[in-house]
Amino acid sequence: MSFSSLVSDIAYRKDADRSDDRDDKRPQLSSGRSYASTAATSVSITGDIKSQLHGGYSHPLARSWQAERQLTKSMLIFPLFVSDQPDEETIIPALPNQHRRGLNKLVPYLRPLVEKGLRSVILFGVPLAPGAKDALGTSADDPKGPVIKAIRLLRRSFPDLFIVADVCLCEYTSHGHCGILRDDGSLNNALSIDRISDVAMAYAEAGAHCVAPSDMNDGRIRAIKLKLIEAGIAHQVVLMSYSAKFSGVLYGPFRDAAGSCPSFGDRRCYQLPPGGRGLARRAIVRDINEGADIIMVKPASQYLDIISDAKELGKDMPVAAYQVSGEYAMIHAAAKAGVFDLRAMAEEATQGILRAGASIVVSYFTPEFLDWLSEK
Ligand SMILES: NCc1[nH]cc(CCC(=O)O)c1CC(=O)O
Ligand SMILES: [Zn+2]
Ligand SMILES: [Zn+2]
Repeated sequence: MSFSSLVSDIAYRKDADRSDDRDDKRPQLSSGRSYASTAATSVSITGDIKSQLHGGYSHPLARSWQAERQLTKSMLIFPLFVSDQPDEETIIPALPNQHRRGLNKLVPYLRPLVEKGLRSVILFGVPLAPGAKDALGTSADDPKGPVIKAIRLLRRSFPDLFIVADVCLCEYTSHGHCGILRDDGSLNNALSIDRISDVAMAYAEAGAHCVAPSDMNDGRIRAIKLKLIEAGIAHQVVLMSYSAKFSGVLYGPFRDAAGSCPSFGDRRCYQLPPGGRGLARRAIVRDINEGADIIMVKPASQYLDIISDAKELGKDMPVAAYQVSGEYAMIHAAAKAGVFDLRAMAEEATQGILRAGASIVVSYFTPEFLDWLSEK
């Protein structure tokens, strides 16, 4: 490249860069030069056309076109912790801006969010009453328990809100594990899936649009689907499987919020090992074959390859990603420490999750996104 063509090339790029400041105009060409004359006189484009990429994303709208999927309000599912204390409204210290709420606080809190476009929530029950926990997680499907009452209340109060019920026993068992245990402390798979499918049925019959088992017991998707079919409601309930749910340290704030920390041991014998990509693929295929309607990957940002695998293996079904409590808390902590802007990071993380293949995002940032998406 000659010196003069180099200078001209740089001058042209400066012009293009300046267009960043203006949303709706083409690059300013009134400086005495036009693109045509620049190109004709000094920029060699022969054999080099495909190397010119900047033009394709010079405008903010063109930049947005580079993404296969843009976040919309309908992609978001907002997690809610529903306590059995009707008037409770307690901030969860490890989860900035998130509260544990009783039934009486739920509708007033959600009304403005629904007005802003909230489409879906996922419910987690938090039994705090003394004696509410036992070895079988009996209170999980208590008709007077917080989840079943919340499902009925929200269906009545917000007819267009899509209600997902997380299905697990760990919030309700005295030992804090996600199923029924043998004497040696390991999970009894057969008893666990029988119990968990009963709980899923109770939530579905109470009116949940979607049941989402997060326990990771083998065979729970089939067990739930069969009971839904038997009860004649399989055609009106979405079965979302936490198929690829990894063990690790990112659920800590959630366990504080839900009081579901195991009293002994950990969940590594049923949640997936963080390096287990092949195992995750097998779990995804297994759950698709057992009748899952939506595949979920959890956590999200540390497992983008798994989201991409899920989209490939389940290419004809929606893939959900759960940006979990630890991811959310980390973004808040880093923003507070001045590492980055909270909104910018929340948006970048979500773009990564969508780019990997998800079209549904479970996120504690949902209330903020409802505002941010309204501004655009
Ligand atoms: N099985 C319960 C459950 N459902 C969703 C989460 C985690 C959600 C989060 O961290 O935000 C957990 C916690 C766990 O498995 O320990
Ligand atoms: Zn659990
Ligand atoms: Zn174990």
